[in-house]
Amino acid sequence: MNWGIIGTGNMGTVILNALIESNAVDDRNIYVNNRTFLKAYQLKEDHPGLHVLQTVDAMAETCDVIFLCTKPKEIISIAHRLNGQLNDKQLVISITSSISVDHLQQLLGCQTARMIPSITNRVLHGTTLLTFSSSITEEMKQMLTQTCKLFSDPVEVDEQYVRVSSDLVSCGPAFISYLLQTLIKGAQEQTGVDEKTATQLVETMMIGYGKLLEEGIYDLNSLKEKVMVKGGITGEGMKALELCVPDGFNEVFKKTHEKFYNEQNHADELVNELKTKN
Ligand SMILES: NC(=O)c1ccc[n+]([C@@H]2O[C@H](COP(=O)([O-])OP(=O)(O)OC[C@H]3O[C@@H](n4cnc5c(N)ncnc54)[C@H](OP(=O)(O)O)[C@@H]3O)[C@@H](O)[C@H]2O)c1
Repeated sequence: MNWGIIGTGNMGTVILNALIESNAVDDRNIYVNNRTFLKAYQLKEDHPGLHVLQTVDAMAETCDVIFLCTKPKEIISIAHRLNGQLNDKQLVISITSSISVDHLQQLLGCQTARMIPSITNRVLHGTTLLTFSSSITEEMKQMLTQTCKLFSDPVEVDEQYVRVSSDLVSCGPAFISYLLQTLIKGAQEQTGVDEKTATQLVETMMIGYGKLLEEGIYDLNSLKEKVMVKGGITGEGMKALELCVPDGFNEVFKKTHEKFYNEQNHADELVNELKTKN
């Protein structure tokens, strides 16, 4: 089976590395295409067996499964370009929340799915969020799910909860990084501790924190309770956090959903425009 990745930016490269490093796919069975050809070609330094194709048309001719790893607007124009070149044995996968399987289905005559990755898949951990269209065969669905299992924890997600799930799985690492950087900045401002030391302490704490969860020694709540001994110092810090963090996160989900609905409307308009042109 030949696997294709169109768009070798952040996420295209994460998926490429996840497929190869989990031994899900041999690099000789992977074909990549990118707007800036050289960027795709440079991936051969790490994966010499990889094939780089010049056009998306060549990708359609060669690949059984194609991940569309560009920004939403380009996903639609590429899907439109691929229309008519794919058959019902091939699978095209969108990796972005605002391009639904329904959008792809309206543009393409092949099987379609959505797989939202997370940067954590780079180390063969974290979740992938899956949604399948009615056009996908049971065999293809199983094949994609089993492949995702080799580098992540695949979860099938309802359309209704796609955005919030992406916020947690895909945006989550960025949100956590911001919170930790704010923790470091607060420590610096209040005590004068130097940034390098504080960063090192926080990063090491996070690695241990992940392991505690991974090994099932604590869950989020029991871990918090264990550290926050009654009448202790952590509890005092927690009172300050409780004053500002909950409102902040309510605002986060309002903002991500606002942007999501705008992008979805824009995708609807683009798809309808392309359909009426045909
Ligand atoms: N970042 C995340 O953590 C994350 C998580 C889940 C999902 N996503 C989704 O993943 C998608 C990609 O995000 P990203 O962060 O990987 O973006 P990115 O780093 O900007 O990568 C996009 C890539 O697509 C290429 N491209 C653009 N138009 C193309 C075309 N017509 N044909 C071939 N290649 C083309 C770009 O080529 P150039 O080299 O010429 O710019 C670039 O390498 C987005 O839709 C995003 O919503 C992102």
